[in-house]
Amino acid sequence: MTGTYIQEKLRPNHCFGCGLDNPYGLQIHSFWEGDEVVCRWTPKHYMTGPPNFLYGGISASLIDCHSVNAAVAYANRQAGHEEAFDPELFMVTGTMTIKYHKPVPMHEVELRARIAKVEGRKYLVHTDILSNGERCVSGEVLAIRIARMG
Ligand SMILES: CCCCCCCCCCCCCCCC(=O)SCCNC(=O)CCNC(=O)[C@H](O)C(C)(C)COP(=O)(O)OP(=O)(O)OC[C@H]1O[C@@H](n2cnc3c(N)ncnc32)[C@H](O)[C@@H]1OP(=O)(O)O
Repeated sequence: MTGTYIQEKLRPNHCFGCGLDNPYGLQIHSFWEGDEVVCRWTPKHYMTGPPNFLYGGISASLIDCHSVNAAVAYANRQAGHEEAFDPELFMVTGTMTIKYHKPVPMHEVELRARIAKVEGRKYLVHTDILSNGERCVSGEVLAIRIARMG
C-alpha cells in the first residue's frame, strides 16, 4: 500500500497517534476503501489493559486519530486535493464518545471510519474497531477544521 496511505500526505507529523515522524507513536496507516477509511493495526505486547486485552485508552487514541485523519482526507477529496493535501484543511478533535462493546484481543484489529455529517467546519465521523470481523469498540468523533488565517 505504500504511496496511498493518508498519513503519507500529512507530513511532517509527530502526532502520537498518526504521525509517521514519531517513532514512539502508534504509527497508524489509513487508506480509502470505497466511502470508508480503513486501517489495520497490530498492538505491541505492552499495550494491555485487562489481562490479554488491549488497553481502552489505546483504542480511544486509535479511533481519535483515524477519525480525524479520515475527516481531513474527506475534506481534501471534496476540495479536489486528493494527491497533495491542502495544509489549510487542518483539523483537531472537538469531542469524542467511545463505547466499549467487547474486550479487544491482542492481535490485529481493523478500524473502519465513515463521515456521517458535515456542518460548516464540523465533521462528524463514526469509527468501529473490529477484531476478526466482530465490532469491539465504536466511536463518534467531531473533528473541527481550524479557521483559515486572514
Ligand atoms: C498538508 C500537510 C499538513 C502537515 C501537518 C500535518 C499534521 C497532521 C496532524 C493531524 C493531527 C491529528 C490530531 C489528532 C487528534 C488530536 O489529538 S487533536 C488534540 C485535541 N484537541 C484539541 O486540542 C482541540 C482544542 N480546541 C481548540 O483548539 C478549539 O476549541 C477548536 C476545536 C479549534 C475550535 O475553536 P474555534 O475554531 O475558535 O471554534 P468556534 O469558532 O468557537 O466554533 C466553531 C464551531 O465548532 C463548535 N465547537 C467548537 N469547539 C467545540 C468542541 N470542543 N466540541 C464541539 N463543538 C465545538 C462551535 O460550537 C461552532 O459550531 P457552530 O456554531 O459553527 O455550529
